[in-house]
Amino acid sequence: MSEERVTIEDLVATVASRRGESPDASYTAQLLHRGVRQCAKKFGEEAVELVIAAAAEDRPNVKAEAADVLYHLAVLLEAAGVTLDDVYAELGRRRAMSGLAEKAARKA
Ligand SMILES: N=c1c2ncn([C@@H]3O[C@H](COP(=O)(O)OP(=O)(O)OP(=O)(O)O)[C@@H](O)[C@H]3O)c2ncn1[C@@H]1O[C@H](COP(=O)(O)O)[C@@H](O)[C@H]1O
Repeated sequence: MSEERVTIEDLVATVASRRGESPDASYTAQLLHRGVRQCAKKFGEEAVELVIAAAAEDRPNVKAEAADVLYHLAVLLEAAGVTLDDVYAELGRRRAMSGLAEKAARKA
């Protein structure tokens, strides 16, 4: 059986659909119920696990941990009230500048 390809857009839509559901029925609803600080903590833990896998050059685990990071990023954005469009607009703004100009603008 071939598995479905899931994108960050799919994850964001699934996470949004879990808002308001019972924490007993959904892990995502449980995370959202815990609030933005706990979602941020969870994202940080998953990011550290990805860093450890990458530093160990453990490619299978880099894939698995990167998937966890994308899922927990989708949860964190939902908890923080930030949309993917907000993030894409920010990336678009940066594309208009060189990398160094963007870095200087962020420090100013
Ligand atoms: N992509 C994911 C996904 N990636 C990672 N995880 C969960 O994230 C958790 C991270 O692992 P940990 O061992 O650190 O977590 P844990 O100790 O079990 O949990 P905590 O108590 O620490 O929060 C695991 O429980 C994973 O199952 C995910 N859970 C859900 N999804 C997607 O979200 C959809 C909706 O899920 P539900 O909300 O549960 O219906 C699913 O169909 C999937 O597509």
